[in-house]
Amino acid sequence: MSALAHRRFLKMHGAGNAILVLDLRGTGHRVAAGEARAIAGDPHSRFDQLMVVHDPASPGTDAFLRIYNTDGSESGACGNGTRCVAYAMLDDPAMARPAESGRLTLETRSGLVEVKRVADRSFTVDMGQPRLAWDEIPLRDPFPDTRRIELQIGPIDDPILHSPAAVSMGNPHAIFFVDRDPDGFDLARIGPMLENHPIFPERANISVAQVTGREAIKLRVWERGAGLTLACGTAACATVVAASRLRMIGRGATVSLPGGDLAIEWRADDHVLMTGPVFLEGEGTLAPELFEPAPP
Ligand SMILES: N[C@@H](CCC[C@H](N)C(=O)O)C(=O)O
Repeated sequence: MSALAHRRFLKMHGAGNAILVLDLRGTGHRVAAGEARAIAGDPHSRFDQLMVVHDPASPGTDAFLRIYNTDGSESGACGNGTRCVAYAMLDDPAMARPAESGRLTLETRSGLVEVKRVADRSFTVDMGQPRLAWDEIPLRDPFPDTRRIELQIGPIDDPILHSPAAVSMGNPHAIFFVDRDPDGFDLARIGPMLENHPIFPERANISVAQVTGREAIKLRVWERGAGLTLACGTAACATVVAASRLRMIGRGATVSLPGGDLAIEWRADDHVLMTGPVFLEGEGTLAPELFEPAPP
């Protein structure tokens, strides 16, 4: 039986983004893509992202995180999930460690993120620096300016969406700015086509954004490997960076997603800060039958 059977998880959400937190410190076990898919497929442990907490890999860090989408793929970043992990590591009695400072340094395969508690159930994450060069996002073609890349969907002379900005926040994002309500776009239909467009060699998270004020953006996101979600923290960060580069806003905005609001600031030192809530819905244990070999 897998080392995961009967393992305890926390069921949380960050602004509606469904997150499972699984503590595998001290086990040496690494979740396989098929295991992640099985966990996501069980209604009892359904998630948008599975955040697996591992022993630290670098000195000075508190944990190494592996981040799984529902299709079993891994991401280098997840803003909402990172806040949930911080809550779990600071407050959950079974996971908690004595960190009076309310601060954590977490490592993912994309780098380090610093998390700071700002209220009982609210955290600010320093998501690091955006990557803006075409080969860092990555894009297939060498676009010298990633504020608007050549990509459109729909009829050639009357596209539904066109010319997105491209940004990496440790994971790839394309943001289509529109001048009407993002709810009016059929993202469930368009999203998969754009996510898998050959211009994105590692696929991409797809956002439709409307700037509604000098410091306000309405956003909907089709997530790579997870589909439509109620919120995506890295998409909110990428959108503020893109809108700022296009002079649509200043350096910060409240980003309103279907599941709630996130406050984003692109600091003068190039770091992007994301502040938002966490919610603990409950806990569970992974069902052993998810990991048993299928009968012959
Ligand atoms: N929901 C997340 C982003 C999750 C990862 C994404 N689907 C990817 O594969 O890049 C967030 O809050 O940032």
